[in-house]
Amino acid sequence: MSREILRIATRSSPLAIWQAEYVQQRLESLHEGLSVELVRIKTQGDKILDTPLAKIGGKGLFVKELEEAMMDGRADIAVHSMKDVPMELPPGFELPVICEREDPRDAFVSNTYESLMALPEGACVGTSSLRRQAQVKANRPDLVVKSLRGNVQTRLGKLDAGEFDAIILAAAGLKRLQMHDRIRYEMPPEESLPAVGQGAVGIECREGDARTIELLSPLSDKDTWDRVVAERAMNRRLEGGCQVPIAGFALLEGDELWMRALVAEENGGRVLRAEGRAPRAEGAALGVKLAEELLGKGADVILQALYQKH
Ligand SMILES: NCc1[nH]cc(CCC(=O)O)c1CC(=O)O
Repeated sequence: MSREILRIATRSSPLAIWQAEYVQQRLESLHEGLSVELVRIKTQGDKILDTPLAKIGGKGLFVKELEEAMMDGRADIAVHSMKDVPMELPPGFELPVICEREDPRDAFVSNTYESLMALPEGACVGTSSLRRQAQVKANRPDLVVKSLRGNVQTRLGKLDAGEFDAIILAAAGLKRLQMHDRIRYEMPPEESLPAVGQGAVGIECREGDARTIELLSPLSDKDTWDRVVAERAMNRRLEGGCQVPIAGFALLEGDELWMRALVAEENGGRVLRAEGRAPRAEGAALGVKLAEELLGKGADVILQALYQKH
């Protein structure tokens, strides 16, 4: 009997490979006789490292080339960090599964300083994300934020070379790559509200590919799904397509979702916040409601100004 084969399109960064191998191992242990192969793709987003992402087409860059591989049959699924998945998928694709979430928080990493608040006046913090930058500046207007791109190893290398006093990364990436020891502390959501979908891995496939969806379905985590649906509904309503200083973070308390959201000026001058609760089945409506509350507070003006600039 011939073995059934499923191919995973993945970016070639160590974190992307970790995520793809995680899905590969789970699928192979769940389905006897299934062989899962990795198809490594070097995306433009990984190749162009000297330009802020927002300027070269945003995070969609990481996803598009994996979709091309699925469309032309080189691969059957793509494994993504949910944080990098655009709010609208192109026609012909769906994202049926989100796996159990890793730590969603941002991590403060420094070889010298204990915390953001312990940094000396005028210290230099590295981050490529406008969301992190805005919250750093809101907490510490005196700090200098400098752009930092590249995969996790590259970013840590720049910190170690002395280019920054501290950097901020997703805790999930560091934990998955066995680099827990680099984390000085996990930043509480009050200090750095995480990005929509941060720490969660999603699996995309060709729309209506019933056999693939059947194979994937045991990997789905319902709690993570409900949280990320609420967060993404907020982002979609704000049309936070390209890289923008938007944060959205939902927690489950029993069967109730508690979600906090934020839109900020990139210099941290204004930080608009909204929060609310809803039954877990009504996460999408909660996300939209919080987005509209933020728009009512002036988020539309902040986002418009930003889109004109980038
Ligand atoms: N934007 C790149 C990216 N996409 C996902 C992660 C981390 C892992 C995750 O959020 O699941 C990272 C690195 C980072 O933000 O430090």
